[in-house]
Amino acid sequence: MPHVLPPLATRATPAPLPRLPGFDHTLAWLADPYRFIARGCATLGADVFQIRLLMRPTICMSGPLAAELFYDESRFVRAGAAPEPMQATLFGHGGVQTLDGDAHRVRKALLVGLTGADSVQTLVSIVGEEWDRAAAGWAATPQPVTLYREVQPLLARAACRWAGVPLPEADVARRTRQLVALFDEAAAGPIAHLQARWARSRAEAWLTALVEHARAGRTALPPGCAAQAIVAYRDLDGRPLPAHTAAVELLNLLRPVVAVSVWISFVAHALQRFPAWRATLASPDGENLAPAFIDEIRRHYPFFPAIVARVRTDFDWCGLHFPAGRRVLLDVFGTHHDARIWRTPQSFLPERWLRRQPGPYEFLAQGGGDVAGGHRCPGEDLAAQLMRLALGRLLHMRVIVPPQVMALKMSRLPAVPVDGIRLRVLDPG
Ligand code: HEM
Repeated sequence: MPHVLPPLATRATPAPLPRLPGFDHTLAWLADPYRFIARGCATLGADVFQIRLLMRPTICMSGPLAAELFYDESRFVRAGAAPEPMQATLFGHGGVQTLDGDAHRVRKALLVGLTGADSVQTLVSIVGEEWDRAAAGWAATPQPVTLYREVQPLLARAACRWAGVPLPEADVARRTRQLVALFDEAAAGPIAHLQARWARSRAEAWLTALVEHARAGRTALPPGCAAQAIVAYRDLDGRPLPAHTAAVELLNLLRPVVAVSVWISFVAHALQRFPAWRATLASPDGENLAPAFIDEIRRHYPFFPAIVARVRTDFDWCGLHFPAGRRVLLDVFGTHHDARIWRTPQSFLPERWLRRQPGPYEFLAQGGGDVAGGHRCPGEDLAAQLMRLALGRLLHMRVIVPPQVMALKMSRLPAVPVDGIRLRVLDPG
C-alpha cells in the first residue's frame, strides 16, 4: 500500500513535511545508515519526511515514485548537494557528480564514452589476468587470505592499466590504500575520515601531476586510453579541463573499479550463504543464471545507502512543500527492500529477475533514470561484468573457508562482511 499523501489537487494548501522527532538525526543515521530512511517511513506512514542531518534540514524519500521525482532535473540539482565530508572524500570538487544541465550532459558524454562495450571487454580481460596472477599467489600461501582486501590491489593495478595511468609495482600498495580510503573509510569515524581526506588530496596530487606532465609532453600516455581522452577533452566552454578537475574525473574511473571489491566480497558471501545457488551456478545451465544472481546481489546487499540532491526551486508534490535549496536523500537500500515492489524483499531470490525486470526507478543500485541524460552511473555494465568474472573464478577455486564472522556490519559504510571473507585457497582453478 503506497504511503504517499494525496495529490496536490486534493489539498488546498500544501502540508509541511512530516518530521521525525529529535533535534539532529546524524548519530541515528550513522548507527544504521541503510535502514534509517525505511524505518522513518514506517514510523511516520509516509514516503517523504524531514530530519536534520549534520545540523541541516534534510528531506528523506523512499520508493519508486519518490525516485522518479528525484531524477526530475527541473526539480532537483546536484551542485552544492553533497555534504562537505562526502564531497571531500568520495566525490572531490568539480567532478561530474556536482554538475547540472548542459555542463553535466557534456561531461557525462565523456565518461559514458569511456565505459562503453569495448572498454568493458578490455577491463574484464585485464582484471582476469590480474586475478589469475594474484590467485596463484593466494594458493602459494598456507594462510587464509582476506578476499575483500586481496582483490583491491589487483583491481587497482587493472584499473590503472585500463585507464593508461602508469602505476609502478612499488606504488601499488600506496595507491590502492588511497583509492580504497575514498569509499571505505570516509564514514568510518573521525580518524578514518581524516585519512580519507588525506588520501583524496594525495591521489588528486598524483593524477594532477600526471595530467600536467602529459600536457607538457613529459609523459606519453597510451593512445586511445581513458587518461589520454580526459587530458585532451574540452568542456562546454571549449577549454581543456583544469588539471585538478581532470584528476577528479580520472579518479571517478579508478575509484569505482576498486570499489567493485565490495560487491565481489558479496558474491563470495552469497556463494557461501546459499550453497544451493553455488551448485546451480556450477551446473551446465549456470552461465544463463549468472546475471540474475549478480542482479540479486546488487539489490539485496548494502552498498550505497542513499543518493543526494538539492531542491532547485520551491515546488509542491503530493500536497507537500519542497523548499528551494533543501538537501534531499533518496533511499537506495530501502527502495530495494520495499514490499510494494519486491515480493518477500528480505529474501535472496535471484529467480525473481527471471520473472520480471524492474523499472528505471525501482532498482537504484547505481542510480535510477537515464545514464546519458541524468546522473545514473555509467559503470553499471563494467561493475556487473567484473562481478561475473569474479563469480566464475570463485566457482572454480578450491578453497577451505575457515571459521569466521560472515555477518555484515550494517553500521559500517560499506557494510562488507565483518571478516572480509577469509579463504584458504588450495587451487586457484
Ligand atoms: C562498485 C560498483 C558501483 C556502484 C555501487 C556504483 C554506484 C553509483 C551510484 C549510486 C551513482 C550515483 C547515481 C546518481 O547520483 O544518481 C554512481 C555514479 C557514478 N558512477 Fe558508479 N557505481 C559503481 C561502479 C562504477 C564504475 C565501475 C564506474 C566507472 C568506471 C562508475 C562511475 C560513476 C560515475 C562517473 C558516476 C557519476 C555519474 C553522474 O553524476 O552523472 N561507477 N555510481
